[in-house]
Amino acid sequence: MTPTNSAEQALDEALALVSRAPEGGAGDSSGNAGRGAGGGTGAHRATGWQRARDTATRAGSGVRPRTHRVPLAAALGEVLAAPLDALTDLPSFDTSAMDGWAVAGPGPWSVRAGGGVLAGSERPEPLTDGEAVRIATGARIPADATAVIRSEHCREAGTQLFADRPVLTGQDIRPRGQECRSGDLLLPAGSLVTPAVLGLAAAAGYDELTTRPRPRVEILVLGDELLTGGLPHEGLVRDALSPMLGPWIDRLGAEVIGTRRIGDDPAGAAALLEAVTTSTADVLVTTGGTAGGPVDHVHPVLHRAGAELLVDGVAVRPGHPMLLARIGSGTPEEHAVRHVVGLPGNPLAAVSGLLTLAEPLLRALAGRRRRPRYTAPVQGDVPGHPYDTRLVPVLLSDEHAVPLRYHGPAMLRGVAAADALAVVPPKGARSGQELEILDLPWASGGCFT
Ligand SMILES: Nc1nc2c(c(=O)[nH]1)N[C@H]1C(S)=C(S)[C@@H](COP(=O)(O)OP(=O)(O)OC[C@H]3O[C@@H](n4cnc5c(N)ncnc54)[C@H](O)[C@@H]3O)O[C@H]1N2
Ligand code: MOO
Repeated sequence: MTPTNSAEQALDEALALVSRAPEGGAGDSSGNAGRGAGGGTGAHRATGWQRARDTATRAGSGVRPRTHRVPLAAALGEVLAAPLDALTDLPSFDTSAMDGWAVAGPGPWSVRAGGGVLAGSERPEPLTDGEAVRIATGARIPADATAVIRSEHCREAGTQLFADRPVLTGQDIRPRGQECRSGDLLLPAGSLVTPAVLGLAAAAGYDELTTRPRPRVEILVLGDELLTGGLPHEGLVRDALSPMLGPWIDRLGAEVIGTRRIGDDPAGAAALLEAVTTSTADVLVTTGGTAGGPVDHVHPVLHRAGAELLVDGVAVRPGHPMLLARIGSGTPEEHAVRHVVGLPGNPLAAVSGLLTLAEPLLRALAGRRRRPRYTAPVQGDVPGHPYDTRLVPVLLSDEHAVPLRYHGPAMLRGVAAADALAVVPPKGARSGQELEILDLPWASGGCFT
């Protein structure tokens, strides 16, 4: 089979998984698309793709935020839980903006004997009218100085200093408090701690910041057929999700506290039940076992755990059996509220679940704002699913989103080469049509983790 044929076959596989029109008619990418998830039984309706994302955001926003106080470096990528108020004036003293001379009054000036004023050196003696002292960028301005003259704009002759051009009062002096006064609001609570924020916080006198901790995530990889090393053989396949999900979820701004493998046997189901009921994580991400197969025990375990299914199947390809559940109410009598994101086992379907449910949930739990949506025109016609949204790996050029081959649900070859996934509405897109783009966290920048 040629590569093109095999890629097309994968598309057919994804599109053929719809057996009939959804109850209540065709859906769209922004709303109520519906079909039976979990094998097309029609037992319940899938949530529209955009609605599923909104539900995940609301689920995260509804959890009472925790806060902690951490050293600056540990705050990177977290969100400020308190406003960043200046602890000092900035600059905290009148500062020379240039290497040159601090002068008092009109020139020429008599040069002060001895060394100049350096950054960090002791408070300099006040200048008397007509006096000049050599000064470095960042050094304290002597009292009664009226200007700083850059070294390239003046010349020394004996003990006298002459300016080459007119000198304006206050030139090249950064006055104390120019950037902020002590107590000024520098950034509001809710701001993302970026490298620039760390720099500003340090300049403003902070050693620690009060932030919202990263949501804690435990990953549970289900499946007896998974190998941790070597070549696939005898019906066994390499576990592609354990190596991928930890670093990916890390890039989404969460703290991954562990990745565990869980078998398909009753002991595995018991281990899964124990994890969803007792884990210290804020979010459990499971992989596999979401569909209706004989050993797919995610649904039964969630039922046993008394979980509330917030999303149970999404009108998206690949990945439609994905789910989101909540355990616990977060009331003081109950244990803390915990969410479960059930990702389908097919690897690209798991990616789809990450972007559809895990990303908005973790973003909201971390208190991070959603990035503004953006679109790009797609290169070439893109086939659509009749009722469901499709997520298609794309490369971004200056002009276009270019769809990649090898985007079948079981394939990672396309997404591994991609910059982003394009959101293709039901029935497809024409060449040049603007499609929403979901950046992959490493391609977009902006992720300080
Ligand atoms: N009768 C139906 N069967 C299936 C339907 C359906 O609608 N009716 N949906 C299909 C879709 S779509 C998906 S996606 C999968 C979801 O299945 P599960 O979430 O239950 O996952 P598994 O059955 O455990 O595995 C599916 C597939 O993925 C491979 N897999 C699982 N984990 C990994 C891993 N860590 N690394 C690599 N590959 C993995 C697994 O071997 C299977 O090939 O259900 C369809 N079935
Ligand atoms: O085919 Mo399934 O859509 O989720 O991978």
